[in-house]
Amino acid sequence: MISKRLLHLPGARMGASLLLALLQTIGALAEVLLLPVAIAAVGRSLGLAVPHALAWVPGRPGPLAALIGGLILVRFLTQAVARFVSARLADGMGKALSQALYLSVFDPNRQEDDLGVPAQTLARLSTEGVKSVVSYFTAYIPALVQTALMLVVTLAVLLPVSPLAAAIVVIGMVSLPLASKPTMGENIKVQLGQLRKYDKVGVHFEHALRGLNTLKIFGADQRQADDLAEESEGFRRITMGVLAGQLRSLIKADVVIYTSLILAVAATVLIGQGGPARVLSCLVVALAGVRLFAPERQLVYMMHSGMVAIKQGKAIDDILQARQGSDGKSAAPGTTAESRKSTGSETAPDASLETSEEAVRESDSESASKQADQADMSGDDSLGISARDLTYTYPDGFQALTDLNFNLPAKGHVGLVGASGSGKSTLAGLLSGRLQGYAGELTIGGCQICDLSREELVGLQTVVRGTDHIFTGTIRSNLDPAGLGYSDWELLDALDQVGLTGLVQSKGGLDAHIDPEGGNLSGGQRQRLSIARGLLRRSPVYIFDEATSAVDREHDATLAALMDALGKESLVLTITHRLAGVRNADSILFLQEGRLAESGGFRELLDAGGGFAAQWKEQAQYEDGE
Ligand SMILES: Nc1ncnc2c1ncn2[C@@H]1O[C@H](COP(=O)(O)OP(=O)(O)OP(=O)(O)O)[C@@H](O)[C@H]1O
Repeated sequence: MISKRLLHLPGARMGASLLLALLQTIGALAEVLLLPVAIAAVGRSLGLAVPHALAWVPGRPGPLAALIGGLILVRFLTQAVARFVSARLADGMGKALSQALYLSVFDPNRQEDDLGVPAQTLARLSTEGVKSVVSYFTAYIPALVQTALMLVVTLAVLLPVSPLAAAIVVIGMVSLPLASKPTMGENIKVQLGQLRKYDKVGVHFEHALRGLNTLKIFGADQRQADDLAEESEGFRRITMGVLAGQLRSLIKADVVIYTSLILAVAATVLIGQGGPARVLSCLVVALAGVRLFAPERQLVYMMHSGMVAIKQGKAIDDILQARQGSDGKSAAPGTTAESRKSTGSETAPDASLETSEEAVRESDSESASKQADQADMSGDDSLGISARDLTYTYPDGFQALTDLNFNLPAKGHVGLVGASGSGKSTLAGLLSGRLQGYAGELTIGGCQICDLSREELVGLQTVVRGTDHIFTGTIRSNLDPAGLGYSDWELLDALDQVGLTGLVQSKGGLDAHIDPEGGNLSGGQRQRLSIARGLLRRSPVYIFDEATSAVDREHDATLAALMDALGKESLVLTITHRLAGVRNADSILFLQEGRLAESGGFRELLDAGGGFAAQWKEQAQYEDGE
């Protein structure tokens, strides 16, 4: 009935809910008292004998008017204050919950790209879910508490009129939840099933829409439409089931309410005072009884939505808890150049590093073709990225990286290559913090990556992936999504570096419109825009993960040269299938089945005649000059 977990949600105010219940109860009491007052007044005006229990109602017009006015005023005031409290609570809680949910998604400390729940579910929770939880506090809990308080009100109002009637009404109130209990579980199950179906249809619809082109090409769109129509029909049916369940509960409640009232009136007729006074007593019992049952009837109606609110609230809490779990990283090193430098001086090369340096020094064309278990490309004392026995296993048990050892310098252009599935993106995912839970060591600036918060990693690195999102808006808003206010000169310079000057001119400037998903750009232009966006950040480390996969040959050469130049200021890690893109890189890591198979300069690896050379040979026929 009352979930402890929901009480801890952002913006939840149990005190305000209880205040609402109290105000509503006082208002209901005033409203109920108006009935005997009006009945006594009308009875007297008709010359009827008023029951003893209503003797307290003043007979003189002045005090009677004051009493009626006072009760109306109390009713009006409690209603007004309750509305104000409810609006404040709803507003504050709605904002706090939505904000917490959105923060949990866009939180810079979040380590995973994966939201953990489908986007559709998140959208539902942040809209209807929040509304439902808010009404749990503004309507459900107050109605629940008021229902309990109404037992006291019932006794206060009916006991003087007819103790037996009061007892019957109280028994009716207590037994009302029992009457709807047998079907309540089933109703709640149906309502939760409806929520699940709602999500399922939403997710299916979204996926079908995204894949519409493919579906059309393969002539599968009609089948999808039929499937969706069937699912929607299932959703409609279950929604009708929910409504039918609510109706059934209300009917059961009404049976209990009206049976109780009939019995209470009958008891008043049989046991109460005789004569016209008995008629007036019955009127009080019947009319007041209906009003006394009203909050509980309302509660029965809200019972299902209350249970759904609890479910939604727990789902929201799960998301928020997951976010808290990703917070609280240990204090990480500063991301400034100074702090990185000082960290570097503290980390003296250890035995394995020396071994790796030796291995590289001794590497000749033959050794490079052998398993390159360790690679040191740092070249100087300043530290870039290092891996020691780095192993990564995906949650499904697949070991994607095995015992990687390498040292990369603080500056330079490093190519990360290898066949499809060799582990390149997995390594990039570990470096960016997107993937967690590696074994061994993976350090940046001498600090374990797993000890750095997402915010710190974001401060150190710029990751550009070929599949990066292009926002609906303008060229400017895509280059500066955070609204940092780069000058036109800076934006144009970044665009020039990726060869997009012509595009900007032809579109009409930096404020030219960009369609959803970059629909009015070519695939290569979208990728070059993403790279320009990355260049503007000027971070110490850049990871380009297949960032130029859709770029044409002419621009590919320009971008390869750009990466080389960028390597003079930062550590640039280029992950690519196309080996020509790292032809001039300072060094190359060649992965094979999750292991570092070879490492060294481009020419060195070619001369070694190993896996890298074989892959190059395969690709060379498509590349100029080879
Ligand atoms: N989420 C995952 N769960 C389990 N295995 C995964 C997961 N993601 C990738 N893998 C597996 O890990 C291995 C390495 O994948 P990864 O994406 O790192 O390769 P890659 O070298 O980047 O490939 P490509 O060049 O095709 O992008 C592959 O065998 C892949 O099937």
